[in-house]
Amino acid sequence: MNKRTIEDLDLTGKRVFIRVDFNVPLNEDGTIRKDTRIRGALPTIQHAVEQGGKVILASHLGRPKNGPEEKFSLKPCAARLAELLGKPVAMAPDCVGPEVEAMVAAMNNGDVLLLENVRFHKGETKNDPELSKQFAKLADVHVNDAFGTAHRAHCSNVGVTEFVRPAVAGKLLAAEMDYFNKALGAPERPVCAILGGAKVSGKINVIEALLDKVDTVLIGGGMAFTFFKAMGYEIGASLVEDEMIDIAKAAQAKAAEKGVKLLLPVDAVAADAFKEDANTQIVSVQNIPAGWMGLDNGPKTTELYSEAVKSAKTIVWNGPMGVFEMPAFAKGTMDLAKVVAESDALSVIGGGDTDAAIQQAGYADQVSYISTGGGAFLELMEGKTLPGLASLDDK
Ligand SMILES: Nc1ncnc2c1ncn2[C@@H]1O[C@H](COP(=O)(O)OP(=O)(O)O)[C@@H](O)[C@H]1O
Ligand SMILES: O=C(OP(=O)(O)O)[C@H](O)COP(=O)(O)O
Repeated sequence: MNKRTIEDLDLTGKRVFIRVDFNVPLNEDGTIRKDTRIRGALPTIQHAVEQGGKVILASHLGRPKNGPEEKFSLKPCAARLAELLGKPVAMAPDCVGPEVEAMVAAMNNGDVLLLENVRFHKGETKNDPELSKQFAKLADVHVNDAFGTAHRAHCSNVGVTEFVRPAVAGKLLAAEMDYFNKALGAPERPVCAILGGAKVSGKINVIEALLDKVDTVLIGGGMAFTFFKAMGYEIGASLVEDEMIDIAKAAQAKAAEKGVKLLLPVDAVAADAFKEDANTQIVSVQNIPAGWMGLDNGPKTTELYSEAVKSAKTIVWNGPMGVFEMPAFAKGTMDLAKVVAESDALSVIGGGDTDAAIQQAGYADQVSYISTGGGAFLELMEGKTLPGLASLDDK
């Protein structure tokens, strides 16, 4: 990687502002479902502590839209980080402002402070320079270790670097980039991309560009229904983003033109409510009953997708095939995870929820690599430069 890293700096006595990605999957009761992203940031945090830095951590959690909300608080992450580090982690009531500045001013070398969710301020995702300046007041050094968020240009990872130098990569960001460049810079073909999950607008855009890089795309999860709506199917109450219908049509047209296989589910597990004990039936995707929603791939789809996976030499997977958190809708994801794990291909899994799904399936040790980034990894596959990397000091 051609960027400076945290190891290039002397951190003693410095306020080391580290942007981490603690956007971890949560259980319904607000407890942490998977702490992989917290564990991933430990080497950077431990290094900064051992070097005698004053360690200030910033992250988002989820997508809060209306200011502070307890369900998006980072407090559970502070508690888990303290357990993993074996030392106290102070929790700030906000991420900027006089009270936070006073907390930072009172820190000793080696102390760790976690700021509250940066997305509690609307300016964060707009990359508002005023908010970036407030972050800069807390920092002598900026470290970006949030690989999972490196495809965003927001205040806490990118905007703040306009006002703080040095700005360097953390160990996780560096390791993720090194892996990507080594393993996927020129992937062995055929390449099969599996895309699912619920972030339709964020990821459907990626498909068109991916069609230049991969041989097969398997679509599952909530994303599939925007395609089905574009094709004029009855999708009932399934997840859909109407603004993305034209993008779905364009992706299908380009796939046909380029001869890339873009496969969609043929059957689905439909439910009459978004809950574990809903009534369910397996239906053809052309016939989701009115008021029902597709929440998992059906068995015929799994069979079709398994064949595609078996013929690939490289597999990249982001986004579960269904609502795997509920056992009634987990089978499509779990069965496909088994096929990916048993394949001899290079298999790269990315994203917070997809990681949780692979762990739930019990195959985490049988895939080649699990990345903390989903969308970030896909954008690298597309050949894009990540803003969270571009903003850092060159070597
Ligand atoms: N058919 C579906 N309808 C609604 N939500 C879905 C569906 N399939 C999958 N999901 C949800 O998608 C979420 C994960 O999506 P996403 O955030 O895009 O993945 P990742 O975090 O791995 O990048 C999961 O919480 C899962 O329940
Ligand atoms: O979970 C994340 O991305 P991912 O779902 O692509 O893995 C990152 O924390 C970015 O979150 P965002 O998509 O709300 O900007």
